[in-house]
Amino acid sequence: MTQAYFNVPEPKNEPYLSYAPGTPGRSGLQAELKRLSSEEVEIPLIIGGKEVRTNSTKPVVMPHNHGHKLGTLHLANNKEVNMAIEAALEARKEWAATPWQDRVAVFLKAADMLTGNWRYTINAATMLGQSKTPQQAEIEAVGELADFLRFNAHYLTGVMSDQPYSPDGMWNRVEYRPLEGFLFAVTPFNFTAIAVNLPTSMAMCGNVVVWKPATSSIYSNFFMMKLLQEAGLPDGVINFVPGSGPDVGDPVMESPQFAGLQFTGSEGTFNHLWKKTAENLDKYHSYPRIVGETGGKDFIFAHNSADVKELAVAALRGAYEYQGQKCSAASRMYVPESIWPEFKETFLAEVAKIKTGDISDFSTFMGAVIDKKAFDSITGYIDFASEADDAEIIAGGSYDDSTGYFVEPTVILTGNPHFKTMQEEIFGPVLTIYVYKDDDFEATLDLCNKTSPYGLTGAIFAKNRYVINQMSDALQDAAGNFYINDKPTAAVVNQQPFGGARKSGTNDKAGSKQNMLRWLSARAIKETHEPPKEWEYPYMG
Ligand SMILES: NC(=O)c1ccc[n+]([C@@H]2O[C@H](COP(=O)([O-])OP(=O)(O)OC[C@H]3O[C@@H](n4cnc5c(N)ncnc54)[C@H](O)[C@@H]3O)[C@@H](O)[C@H]2O)c1
Ligand SMILES: N[C@@H](CCC=O)C(=O)O
Repeated sequence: MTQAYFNVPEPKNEPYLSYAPGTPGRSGLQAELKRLSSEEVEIPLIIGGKEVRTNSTKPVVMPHNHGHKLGTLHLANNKEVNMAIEAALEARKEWAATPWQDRVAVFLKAADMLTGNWRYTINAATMLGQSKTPQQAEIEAVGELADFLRFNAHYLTGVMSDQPYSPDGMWNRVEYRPLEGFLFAVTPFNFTAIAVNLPTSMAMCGNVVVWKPATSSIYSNFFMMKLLQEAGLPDGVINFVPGSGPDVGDPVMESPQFAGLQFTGSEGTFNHLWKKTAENLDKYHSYPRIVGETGGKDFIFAHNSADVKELAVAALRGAYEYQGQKCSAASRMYVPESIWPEFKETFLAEVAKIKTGDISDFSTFMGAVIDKKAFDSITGYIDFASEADDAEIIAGGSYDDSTGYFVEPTVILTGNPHFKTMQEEIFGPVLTIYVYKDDDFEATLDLCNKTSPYGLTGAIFAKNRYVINQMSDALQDAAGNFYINDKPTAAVVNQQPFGGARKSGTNDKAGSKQNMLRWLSARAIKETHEPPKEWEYPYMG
């Protein structure tokens, strides 16, 4: 029983380790990479705190060396999904009644374990299983994830203390209850931080969760599930249920106790899950809350007052970090004719220096793309561009999946602003550039706004303040995360809350107070101190 109002420690963004030569961080991470690479793990489901094995398994491999097996994954089917729902509902009896400070304590401890003894393990697992460089793993699997855990605890404090006005004679209160039933977290492969944030943010609010991680990021996600258990997460609060999408999704969404979905992934999957919810609506005890963050066709738009060197660096990092597999990655670019020759020369010279390969070599800038399906899809776009009359590949364009799923950083130049690769999400290291006439600046802004169905991230580059305002206004609805003279990636928790509208999702901003509110159901309580003893109005006397 909590007998005081506890303050949650004031959070700060986790500083990143540089992994520079000669630092303890570098040798620690290298040793962990070696240790993990030399053994295979068995990855069971974790239901009600217990490991569950099934007859259906799948090898877990390194994307940059697909002959190297990291482990074996057990996959869920109908029976295990129903076990997970039952375990969650059983756990709800105690978890929902646990004081919120005690719930938060588990996740604050998890954040400290992650940035402490588990740091190299989670980073190394993200590098090996998702083919991230040390830098890309550190900023998200440790930095962003620790920030999510600590700042969500802080946001929850803010929610709980948000209380209504009480006039004389009464005490008004609002209680923030978890949702009735269980919640479903469906997570993408590309960010360990996102995969873990979705189930933990909901659990922190007192909810119980069935978590379906992506099988292609299972290696790091499994280690994080073990960390949460070691941090004291009670059995059944989060149930780890990997499997194929429909095998897990269908039975979950048929349960009358399904009370909400937090999804991050592609637009197609989210549309499917939303429609499933609508189909099953009559079965549910309540209206499920639906939050989904989906794809992007993120842009960089340059004005002729832009600094060319800054623009080239932003384009390179924005398009090619983590092989372009960020929902925020720059994948279409608008450059004015007057600066194009200088930009082209500067940019292509830098792109030519990018080293692609095994991420355990710390001089590598890009690893492999996640799997064969992604490789085939990305290279399909490259082949399409190389055969098209209205586009040409001006850098990269090669690919090779003999050892790992490697795709060179590729630049497509097109004279057609509606060329396929200017419009569709590719989710790989491919940037398409459209060069516009300086006099067509306003019309091209309009084109940028209307070219894609998404509205996730976008960046503008200009020095002229009036022009910056003009661009910001013209592109107001084109991005939920908008950058001025910076790349369109790498949002930081509590600094740039992340999410987009249009077909990019419900824009509930992961890692924010508004997101936490989606997983709580308010009960307003009015306590009257001297209830009336007569029923007539005064004027009736
Ligand atoms: N907006 C954001 O914040 C954000 C962040 C990261 C990734 N993304 C988007 O995610 C996509 C890439 O991730 P992905 O390839 O893992 O996406 P995906 O849609 O293929 O998969 C996402 C998750 O959905 C699951 N799934 C698929 N079908 C399902 C079904 N029928 N029922 C239940 N679950 C099902 C997958 O197994 C996976 O766990 C890109 O479109 C990217 O833009 C968006
Ligand atoms: N929050 C990340 C994007 C996550 C999507 O994949 C960024 O801002 O780059």
